[in-house]
Amino acid sequence: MSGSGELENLDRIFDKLAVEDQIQVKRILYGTNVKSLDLPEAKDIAKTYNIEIAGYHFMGKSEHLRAPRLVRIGAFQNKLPLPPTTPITDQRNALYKLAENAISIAAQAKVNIFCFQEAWNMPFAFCTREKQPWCEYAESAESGPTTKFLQELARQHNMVIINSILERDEIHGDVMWNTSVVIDNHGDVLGKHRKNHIPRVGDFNESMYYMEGNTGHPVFETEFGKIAINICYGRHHPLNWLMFGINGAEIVFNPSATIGNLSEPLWGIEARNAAIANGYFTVAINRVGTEVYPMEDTLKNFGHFYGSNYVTAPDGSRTPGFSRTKDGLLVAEFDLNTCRQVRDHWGFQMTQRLDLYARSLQNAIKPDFVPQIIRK
Ligand SMILES: NC(=O)NCCC(=O)O
Repeated sequence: MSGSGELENLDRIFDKLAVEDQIQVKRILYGTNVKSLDLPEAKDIAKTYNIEIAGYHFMGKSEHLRAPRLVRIGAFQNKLPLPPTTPITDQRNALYKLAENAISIAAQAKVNIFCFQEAWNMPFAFCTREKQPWCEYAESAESGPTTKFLQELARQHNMVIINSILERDEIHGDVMWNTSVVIDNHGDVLGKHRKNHIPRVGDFNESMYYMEGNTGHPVFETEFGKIAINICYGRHHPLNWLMFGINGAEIVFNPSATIGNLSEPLWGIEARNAAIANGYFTVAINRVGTEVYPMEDTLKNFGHFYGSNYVTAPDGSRTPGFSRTKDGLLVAEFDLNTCRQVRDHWGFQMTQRLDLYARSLQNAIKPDFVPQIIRK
């Protein structure tokens, strides 16, 4: 347990087992081709910044005709450094300092693609359903302060950075979106994706802050591989994952903000299943900590954001989950050639019958649709 009374790490419970049991349990749960990756220099810096770090390597198979396409990703999870009600400029500056530290650790770890959690540059205040001051955090995806700040770091470290923010489109009526901006390793904005599915569950009723995304399922071709972003609640929608795969994604990031009482039993399943079903790598990233908001003369605690970042390969093997309570950078290295190798092995894409489902779905959306139930 941590000082907050929260379990520090779910997967480390297995370390309490006898060694021979641990080996069996980890083989069954994680698969056999994930090894830890030594990151000595990055570990030293991480320690000075009080940020946890863990590294993993997915072992790939060599091919006759294609050279390996190794890539290293960094998945950063963090708490708010200051209470949610801190004036915006101070909160943002503290978050920028934390981000700068995390990215410098990632650079030491030779990370090529770095991804933050959802709405990383602000308190997760959507659950308050108050507009002020939270909407003031919204900013332009292309030219807002957070994108500008990260463009410089991306250039400096030759790193692709995925920047998930509350976007304000000032040109089109100040409309807000929940957006991931992809900044390439030269510091240019390659594009953006707007969250497709808005949660309407419990306190996560975010529909009054931003609109359903209108960017489809873009895949961004970077120098380090073809990537896509499925933002938080979109992970509950298998067709959302499917479309990123159809558009050619090799890695799909899932920047999230979700709490234990709501979703923790689902967490280890959805991104993992998506990797298996769609033949790509998935990277699940979640916020950390407990954010307490003053509301109507009381304090509202929305629950514990449980971190637990993890990475899954197309064959279903995965890293252990990261800390439930601490700021941390999960680094994973893998060969993108694995995607095709697993597709060839299992044939899920070859057998998926998109034509059949396209016809069935065309019928299912008709107002006079009758479910295909055979009765006696
Ligand atoms: N931010 C967000 O979409 N949260 C919804 C909760 C969940 O999907 O677990």
